[in-house]
Amino acid sequence: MLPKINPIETKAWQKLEEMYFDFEGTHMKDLFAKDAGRFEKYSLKFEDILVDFSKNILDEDVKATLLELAEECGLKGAIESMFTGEKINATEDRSVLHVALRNRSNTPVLVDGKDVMPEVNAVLDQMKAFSEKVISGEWKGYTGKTITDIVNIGIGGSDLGPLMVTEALKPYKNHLKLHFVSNVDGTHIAETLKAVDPETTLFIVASKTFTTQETMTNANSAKDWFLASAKDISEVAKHFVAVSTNAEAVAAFGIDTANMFRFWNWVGGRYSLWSAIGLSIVLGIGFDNYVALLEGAHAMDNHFRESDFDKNIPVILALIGIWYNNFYGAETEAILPYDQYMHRFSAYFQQGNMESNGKYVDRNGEQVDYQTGPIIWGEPGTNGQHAFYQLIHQGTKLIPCDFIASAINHNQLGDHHKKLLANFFAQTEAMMVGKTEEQVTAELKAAGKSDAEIAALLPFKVFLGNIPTNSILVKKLTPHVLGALIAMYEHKIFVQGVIWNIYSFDQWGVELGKQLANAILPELDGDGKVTGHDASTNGLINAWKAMK
Ligand SMILES: O=P(O)(O)OC[C@H]1O[C@@H](O)[C@@H](O)[C@@H](O)[C@@H]1O
Repeated sequence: MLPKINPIETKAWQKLEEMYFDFEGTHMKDLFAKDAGRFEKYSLKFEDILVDFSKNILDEDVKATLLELAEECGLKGAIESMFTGEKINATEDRSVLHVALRNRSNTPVLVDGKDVMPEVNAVLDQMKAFSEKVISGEWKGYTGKTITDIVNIGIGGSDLGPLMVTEALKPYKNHLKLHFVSNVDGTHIAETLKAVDPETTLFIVASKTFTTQETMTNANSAKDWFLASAKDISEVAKHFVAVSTNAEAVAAFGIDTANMFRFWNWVGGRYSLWSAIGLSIVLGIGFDNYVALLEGAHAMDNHFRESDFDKNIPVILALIGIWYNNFYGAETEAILPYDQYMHRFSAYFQQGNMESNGKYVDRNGEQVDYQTGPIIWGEPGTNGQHAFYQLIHQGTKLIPCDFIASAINHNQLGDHHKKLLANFFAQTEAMMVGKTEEQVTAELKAAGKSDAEIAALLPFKVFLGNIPTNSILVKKLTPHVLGALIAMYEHKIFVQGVIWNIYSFDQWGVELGKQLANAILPELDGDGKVTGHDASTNGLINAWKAMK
């Protein structure tokens, strides 16, 4: 079980608070000036991934105390609890075993005394066999044509992971066209259906619970659209498959359970791309590439489980995040991939991080009196530079940033990649060093400005710098590397949740809105006035009735 230690009562936390007051005015430029070995000291290499965390406002003492915090909060035992299948998702009484889904070493992983690996492998075999039939064209639609388009219908964890991964691994794509429908807004499915043909389209209804309003509504609309052409309900089996933990609901929908790909309640939705929820990935890039993704994640799992904390990439990244979140008062973290293929990566980890660690109740059921999960956001570089970097460089908020780039681009086009990387390197440098009054003055003088002009412009052109960044440089964005990167961030989230003494694997916070929407839905029928809510909600519903 996870320990229930209030982090602010640890010795390390108290030391860190004192350190912060001593450290607050420290500029990274001075830390670099003092220590020529800073890059070597504060960077870690794992396979083809280099993580440079030297551009952070920390020194050996801060790092050592953060590591003490991890020890005092029982992190070592917590990691073992997860990997050995203990029910660490206590509010749902479930194990947390996305690591078993990518356990390529096949060592037994027990849940309630039973090894889950045979079932995991059986579903992988099923995914392999099915995907090979569809990719090769052996699987035929109801008029005998081969499948050309795959539509994944799912939302949240049943959408964001496959969408992010298939975008990130586009260079590995085969001929099948992938579409993702998530929003209950009819526009999403309607626009998708305009682009596909019922004779050659395969729908994957992806839902852990198979009760999610958005997914079931979209799936039913897709089925109606399909039957308008196919006419015969028995043809549904050739065009609809399901990924779920809920066999009964799948059968009730009309999908042959032979075409159902199972997963288990010990797989959290936002950690499910490694399960059968990854079926659209397998269809899009082939089984071998999917296995390479799993292998990359497994390699990172081993690194996380086995490495000492001071050499452990997810642990170090998590502790750095805590340093800013809890001591510097940073509220957000930006994830900035300098890789167009990774354009959904930050969106993916918005769910991964914010649904996991957006909790104000600790593992004792008490309200916390410290900050927990940060707000995650970001866009690919260099687009972000021309949009929101102004606020990072000269705004009033401290925004720690992760920069991610590949050494080798999949598209060797002129000098694009050198330009992209020049920006990647320049931004973390600019954020760290800033620009002093002296530098600005010298520049303006050289440009022929008068003293009066210089005085007027000077304050606006100064950059304070000292903005912390991690630079994550990978050799090439392969399936293996992507798997490792995703697992790295997953484990970072886990470490932070352990230290913040919260439960990272439930998501009760999404339920209230669902409940109220279900209550409001029937009230939208008819013209009668709605009176049962607060004045604003009544007013809005009634205004809508008058408008529609
Ligand atoms: O996969 P299903 O069950 O449709 O859930 C889809 C999503 O629903 C939301 O409410 C959250 O609970 C997410 O964690 C989940 O990924």
